[in-house]
Amino acid sequence: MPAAHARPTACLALADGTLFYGTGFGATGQTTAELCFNTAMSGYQEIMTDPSYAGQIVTFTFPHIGNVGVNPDDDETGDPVAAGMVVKWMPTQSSNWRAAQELGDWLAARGRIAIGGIDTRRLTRAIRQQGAPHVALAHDPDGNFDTEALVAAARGFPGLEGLDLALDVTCAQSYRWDEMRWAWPEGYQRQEQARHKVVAVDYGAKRNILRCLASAGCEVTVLPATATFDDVMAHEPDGVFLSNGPGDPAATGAYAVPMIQRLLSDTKLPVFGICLGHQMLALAVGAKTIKMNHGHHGANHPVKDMDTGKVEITSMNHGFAVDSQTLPQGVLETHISLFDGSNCGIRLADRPVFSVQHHPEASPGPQDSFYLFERFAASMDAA
Ligand SMILES: NC(=O)CC[C@H](N)C(=O)O
Repeated sequence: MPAAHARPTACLALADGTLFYGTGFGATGQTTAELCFNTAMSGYQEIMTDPSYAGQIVTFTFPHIGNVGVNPDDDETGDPVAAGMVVKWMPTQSSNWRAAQELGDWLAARGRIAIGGIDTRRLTRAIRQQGAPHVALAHDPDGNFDTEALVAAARGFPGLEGLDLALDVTCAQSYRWDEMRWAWPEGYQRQEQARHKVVAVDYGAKRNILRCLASAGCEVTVLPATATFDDVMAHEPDGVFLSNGPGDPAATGAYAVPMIQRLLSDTKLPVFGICLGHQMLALAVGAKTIKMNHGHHGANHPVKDMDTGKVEITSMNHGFAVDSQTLPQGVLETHISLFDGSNCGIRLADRPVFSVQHHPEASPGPQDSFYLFERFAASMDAA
């Protein structure tokens, strides 16, 4: 940590004019985004590379971030996708056998700005009170900040509502995914042989979701977010997976929903969706999505399975939610958040079409919800 009198080298400006000064690391420059907080105690590399964080700066409420460095294996996609990071303590020298690089160098090489040494508890309270604020984050080693311009930049950020970001993070063209999950949750059988052809529509897919599908016995073909019904059917899938992804589901739904509606009306294929994929399925059956106040971002969120009454501890990352009041007849609410009662899962009453808001692939996080991958595979076995 710099001495108390050291000149700050980073400044975070909230749209309401609140300023937080700290020490910059990672890239220099300035960025604007929506600000959220994540309560996970580990997995900062997976969080920063989760494509669903596009357009957002992540405040880590856990104070020790960066102390295990970064490594080539834990990326959820090729580059950091979150716009920046906010931490309490400046990262110390990393200490871990897997570390290949320091967090700050990794962020700098990828053009991502970070600020450390600020009161993240005060900031988190502001996020809860204001609802995910629009912010500008600047890092200047000389410590020169035009704070009025920064606040104006924060105010100028248009926000995530109405924004389709899936097109920014989806794959450019289709590809086969073959890699298996490394560690397999206890009590589950890894399927070495692929039994089912699955098309995964990539709205910003995390790699570990694709690994989980492959390890559950799926031969996975990944298609870009704009894939049409005919594109999907050309692969003669046994089931279709709808991935997680960034931005406002209503905006992405403009092109994703018609494809899913055709799947539902013209086929009997099993469909499984996670997070943005869950929201896409909900929109396709006629429900609506809403912007949450500060969303759910963490690795210890309790979710209740309405069928069994069992509570799962889950990994979460979403700022929008399916409005359960708008679920039509024939669509069952299968999971709810025990934090706020918001919808966390749906299923069609009469066929194996289902989706969840949380992240059964964990990464980082608990593995309680892993059974959903097996359920998807079993529904293709039964079809
Ligand atoms: N992780 C996700 O897929 C997030 C979905 C959506 N972008 C949201 O914020 O709610």
